[in-house]
Amino acid sequence: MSLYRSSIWFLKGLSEYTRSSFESAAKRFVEKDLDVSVAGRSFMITGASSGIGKAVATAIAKRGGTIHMVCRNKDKAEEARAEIVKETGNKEIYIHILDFTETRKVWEFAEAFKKKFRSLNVLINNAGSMLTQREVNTEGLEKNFACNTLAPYILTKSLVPLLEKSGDPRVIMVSSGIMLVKKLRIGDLQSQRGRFDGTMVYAQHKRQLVVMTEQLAKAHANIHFSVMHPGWVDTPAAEAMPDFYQSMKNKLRTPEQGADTVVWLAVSEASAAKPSGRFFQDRKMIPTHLPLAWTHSSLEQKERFMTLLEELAKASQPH
Ligand SMILES: NC(=O)c1ccc[n+]([C@@H]2O[C@H](COP(=O)([O-])OP(=O)(O)OC[C@H]3O[C@@H](n4cnc5c(N)ncnc54)[C@H](O)[C@@H]3O)[C@@H](O)[C@H]2O)c1
Repeated sequence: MSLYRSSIWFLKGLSEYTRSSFESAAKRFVEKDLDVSVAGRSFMITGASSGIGKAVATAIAKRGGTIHMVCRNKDKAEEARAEIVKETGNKEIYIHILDFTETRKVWEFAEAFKKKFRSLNVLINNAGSMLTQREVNTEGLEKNFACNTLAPYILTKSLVPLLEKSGDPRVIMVSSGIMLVKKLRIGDLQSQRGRFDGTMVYAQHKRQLVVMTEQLAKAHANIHFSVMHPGWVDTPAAEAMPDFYQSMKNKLRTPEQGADTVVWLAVSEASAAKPSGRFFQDRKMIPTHLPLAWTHSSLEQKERFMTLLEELAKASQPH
């Protein structure tokens, strides 16, 4: 079954995730959707110093938004900020330094942010990690899980009250099409069993983001949630997979093309009119399962997953 899923998924990727597929999808985009000013609105973007996150920050800064870049590396963040300011002329760009594998610090950051800033209109959980060796953090959590799944959960849950009191609040999760090869698996959230395969662990986390988004949308009806796949994009994350990068590098999307649907979800009126909790690719809602792939989970499993996340989040919450 997993060979079937992987083969179908790769063929799907060749026809839907490349630069040429973006260019053909873009023919149906409504240009004026992004012809908006977001002056006065604030956007938190994680992993904003490179790749898709930086392209998102630039596109939103161009439209006048206040940007909170949440980044791990101070030097890279400052360099990226300077480039964004130079390109857009927007100086309302703030840097926050945070490593998402440090679970307790994610709480501390979010709680401090809530006290300092009076509003946050849009949260974009973009940062993602694919460590190829299993490592654990001080809470005993596998580090990819801490960064890819638990950090977006904690950040979102902690910032819900701030989002709810801000106008037209939205949360966007950057997942990946590779999640289509995985069924939600809740019995081994820390990837302790069997051989550790970083790519498949990452794919599982991206599935978890899709389920989390769907469930958070139900729990918080005042906030508009979306989750998306950016396509195959030429970024440091893609370069970190040398075989994939070598064979695909001429077909990859630019970071701006990868960022397009995130920006559309973050700023357009058209996206806010779509139902909350859905999965998007190239500005379109798409199914979260491959045909005949047996990746569906029961509602009970999904709710159990959310309970487990809540327990893990609580266990690392500072008192
Ligand atoms: N590039 C692709 O083809 C592709 C495809 C599907 C999904 N994605 C997703 O897009 C998102 C952005 O990735 P990208 O392709 O722009 O690559 P990237 O490497 O440029 O961006 C990833 C960002 O996450 C940050 N990050 C990673 N670990 C972190 C940690 N522990 N703490 C804080 N920040 C951390 C990095 O510093 C970086 O800024 C990721 O979630 C990735 O999974 C990318």
